[in-house]
Amino acid sequence: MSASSFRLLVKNATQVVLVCRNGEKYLTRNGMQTLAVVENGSVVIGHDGLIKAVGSADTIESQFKGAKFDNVLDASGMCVLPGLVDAHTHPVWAGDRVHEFAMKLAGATYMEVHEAGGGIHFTVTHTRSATEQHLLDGLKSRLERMMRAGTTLVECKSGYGLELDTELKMLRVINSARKSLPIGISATYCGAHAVPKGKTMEEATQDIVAVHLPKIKKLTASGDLQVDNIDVFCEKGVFDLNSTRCILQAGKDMGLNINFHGDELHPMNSAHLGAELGALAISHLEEVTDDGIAAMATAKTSAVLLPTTAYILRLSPPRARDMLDAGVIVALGSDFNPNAYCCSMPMVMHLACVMMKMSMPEALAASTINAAYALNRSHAHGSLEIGKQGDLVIINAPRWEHLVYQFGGHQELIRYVIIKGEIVYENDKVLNL
Ligand SMILES: N=CN[C@@H](CCC(=O)O)C(=O)O
Ligand SMILES: [Zn+2]
Repeated sequence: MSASSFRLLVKNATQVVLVCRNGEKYLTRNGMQTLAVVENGSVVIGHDGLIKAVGSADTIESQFKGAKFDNVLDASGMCVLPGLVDAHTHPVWAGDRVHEFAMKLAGATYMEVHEAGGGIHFTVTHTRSATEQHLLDGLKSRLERMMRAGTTLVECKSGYGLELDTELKMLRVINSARKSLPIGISATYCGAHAVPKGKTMEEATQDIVAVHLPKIKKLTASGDLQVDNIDVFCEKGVFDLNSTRCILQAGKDMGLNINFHGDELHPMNSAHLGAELGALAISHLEEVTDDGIAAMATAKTSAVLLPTTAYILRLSPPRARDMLDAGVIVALGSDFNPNAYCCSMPMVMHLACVMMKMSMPEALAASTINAAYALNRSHAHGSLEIGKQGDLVIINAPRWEHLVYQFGGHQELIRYVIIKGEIVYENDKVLNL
């Protein structure tokens, strides 16, 4: 080792949370209850940004004696966790919807706001008229905010255009952010987020399948765009099961991962459909049936649960415990969007524990390895194992659970966020407990 040099050594952390240690692509049931943790540990990240060693501080010290490191962080008294993965966000938009929060507090439901021309339609109007630069500036500041809250890989949807030009504008903006920010991005085409005004659901479906998707296929083949997933809002009054099937199948046929909104406000049989189509993920699932849960467990279709939605809309939260007990791969996402303005996965984990009765290890597994699985990235993200990307969150606390426990407190707790072994956020304002 003596001749070698490395990008980063993080040493002597009170705890290093690996999450898992045997190359698992996801965790379920008991596997989520006891996470792999090294007490008094260190991590080494190479110049390629990948983890070269992780384990006991003593072993790493002797193994790397004489090695050179560009950077050494002494994490005594601190905990190291994998970078958090946010499996569901809508971060590209213009227009302010703070007034709708007041309407909802006064009793309006999500669909009442939507049908009155607010909600997604309001954001569509503003996003269509916004410049690409304005959208990019907004996206970058939101992603930076997520990064400061510990997120190192995030799913980003289009879906506030609903017509080709604006959907492509949003996807280009996501692509630019991917090139200019260190945070990892999984891009989702969500042109079926609502039925655009002036079109029927059938016409919108036809437009997506015959016009949008072929254009996206062409732009991805030429390297002008990178799109990873396809999404549809499968909901009463939005896209029904048949239209959803038609759009998702067309996306799958061009190589996109299926990752869609289902069974949120009404039971739609979305879970069955997702299982049948081999979907990687279905989000929301507040209204999923027992059969739907069983179908998802068998198909290894992950459930991306979004506690912020139930919280802000005062819905019954998704039945996380039933899904976990049935062996569903449960992941978490912030659902950041103008309805649920939350950039913080630590807050999401806290809500998941209190509102959905998840344990803290379950919430962390759901925000790391399982969220990475939902994005088809768990080979490279979601745990601290040799060969995976060196993405870390270092908190100023002697036990990792403080990241979940101190709700609304991540600003004072997170000391460093590291992506590919580079410090992307450093906070010297952390407080002692
Ligand atoms: N449910 C559909 N889409 C978003 C909300 C989007 C919006 O209201 O702008 C969600 O996941 O919560
Ligand atoms: Zn959503």
